[in-house]
Amino acid sequence: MSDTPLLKVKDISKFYGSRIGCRNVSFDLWPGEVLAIVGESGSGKTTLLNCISTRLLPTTGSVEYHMRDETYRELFRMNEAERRFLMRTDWGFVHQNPADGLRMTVSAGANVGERLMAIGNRHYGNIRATAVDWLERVEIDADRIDDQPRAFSGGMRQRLQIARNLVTGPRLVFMDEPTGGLDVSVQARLLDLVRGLVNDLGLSAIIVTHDLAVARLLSHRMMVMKDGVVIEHGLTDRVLDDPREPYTQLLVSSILQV
Ligand SMILES: Nc1ncnc2c1ncn2[C@@H]1O[C@H](COP(=O)(O)OP(=O)(O)OP(=O)(O)O)[C@@H](O)[C@H]1O
Repeated sequence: MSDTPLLKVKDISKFYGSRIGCRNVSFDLWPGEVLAIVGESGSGKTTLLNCISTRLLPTTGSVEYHMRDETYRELFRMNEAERRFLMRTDWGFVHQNPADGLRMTVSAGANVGERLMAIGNRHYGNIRATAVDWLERVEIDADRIDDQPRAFSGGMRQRLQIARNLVTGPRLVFMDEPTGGLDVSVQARLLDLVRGLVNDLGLSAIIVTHDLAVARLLSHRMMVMKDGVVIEHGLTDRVLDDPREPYTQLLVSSILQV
């Protein structure tokens, strides 16, 4: 891993009126690192993810991003066009519900190909060949390329959403409960696939999950949230094998007893 953080998150807070979404969250994310944000429903995971990925404006705090030209930019000081460009070229966002991240009424090939066109690719033959390659990488048969995602199973849709996000070679991917709502066997296959791709591509990722098994399998580091605050933060194996906070101990033991 490099000695320059990809992302420097400082004191992010988000209030919805008087209600706390998340409060005073700070951390660095390193190139090639996968960070899991865990906690029960309502603990502030999605609020934090949406703030960091600039989908939501935090009440206070800053996020600095290490650009490809080696400079740091504060994300909330960028204009809308710059942020959109970053999202298209350097970032991916995998939604829990594939319908939020796909265009359901255009073909699988177009779902992958249009991201390439958005970054300036114009050669139809190359775009189609890259789309076929990516469908195969996410274990979708190439002969489904002209089918629309609404004809796909939940697991296939999620794999297509991942292909659409990764085809442009992002450096950072945000994932919000990427395996939520899928059958256990489908989840296991998807997790294997995500783990392989993240490793192969050397991606950095921030993954929100309420499932500690997902955090264990995918992440190097994890943050445990409760009532909008990060109450424990450390290497994933350390946090899960030797949780320091009583609340984390409770979370871990409740999983073990299942
Ligand atoms: N748009 C909103 N308006 C008002 N309060 C909100 C809004 N979005 C979230 N909240 C509140 O902020 C807190 C954190 O919610 P958030 O959705 O971030 O938690 P979460 O851990 O992602 O939960 P879940 O796993 O259920 O999605 C909760 O108290 C929630 O009610």
